[in-house]
Parts: sequence; structure tokens; C-alpha cells
Amino acid sequence: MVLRKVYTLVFVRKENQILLGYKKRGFGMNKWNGFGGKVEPNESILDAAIRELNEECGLTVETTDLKNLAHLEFTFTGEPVMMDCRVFSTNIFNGTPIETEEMLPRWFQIDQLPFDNMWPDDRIWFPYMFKNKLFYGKFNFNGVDTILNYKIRELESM
Ligand SMILES: Cc1cc(-c2ccco2)c2oc(N)nc2c1
Repeated sequence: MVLRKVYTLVFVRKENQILLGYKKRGFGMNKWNGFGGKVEPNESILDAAIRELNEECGLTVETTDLKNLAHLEFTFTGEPVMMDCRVFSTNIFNGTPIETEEMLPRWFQIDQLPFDNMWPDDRIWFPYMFKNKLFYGKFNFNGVDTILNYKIRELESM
């Protein structure tokens, strides 16, 4: 019986740059990633995305500014969990990114990303994100570093 948990992931864009955070502790530690986390029982997915972004790097974004780009499902061989990850992006935001206990934020040129220090699936689906296409992906992991199999496809509408 698989336990599905919903997560958010927000990518902030500025010209040809993308804001990534270096996870200083917890799940995904020592990897650069978008900002996000668990959706609490009492909140919408959009509200969770906005809350996590603010908690992790201090930026504020409006719900209407977030564009839902992807639905990604992550499973782990031998574990009954499935991470149902909703990916959003925006180029409209308020504030300047600040370092928090969780995250060290940094702007990267989108053609110079630290993929060796990111989740292995990112190099597979980031090109879809940069085409601003809606897409759906399923990735089956063995541990945190090895993708056993995956599928990805563009969607016309979510
Ligand atoms: C297995 C996995 C999990 C996550 C994640 C998102 C939010 C919390 O964990 C990922 O994020 C990325 N970029 N790849 C990921 C793979």
C-alpha cells in the first residue's frame, strides 16, 4: 500500500537566471533545488508553495503569479511512499532572497546549472521546464542517487 504525500517545488526566474537553494539539512540535504516542502492538511497546494518559498528564502509571491508547470511522482524501491510533487514557477516576486536555516539561495545562469549537486532527475526534466511546457513525470529511485526507471511526457493542459 503506497502512502502518497504532496510536496511543492517553486522555481523563481529572472531573465536567463533561476533561483536555487542549497539545502543545509533534512531531506535532500547538500543538493541545490527549488524551494518547497510538504503541504499541510489545512492548506491548499498553492498556499503551501507560497509559504514554503517565504520560509526558505524570504521571497513573497502571489498565488496568481505562480504557474503550475509539472506534476512529478517520485517513488523509492522498497519503500511504501510516493512523493507527489507539484512544480511551480514565477518571474514575479517581491523581496531579495535571504539565507535561512534551511536554505542558502543563489541565482544561476540557466545554462550553467550545478546538476552534479542536484537531484539526478533534474537534468531530465529541467529542459521541459525551460520550454515552459506543462509536463508529467514519474521517477522510480533506488536510494537518493539512482533512478531505476522513469517516464515523462508533455501535457497540453493540466
Ligand atoms: C525524490 C525527489 C524528491 C524531490 C523533492 C521535492 C520536494 C521535496 O523533495 C525532488 O526535487 C527534485 N528537483 N528532484 C527530486 C527528487
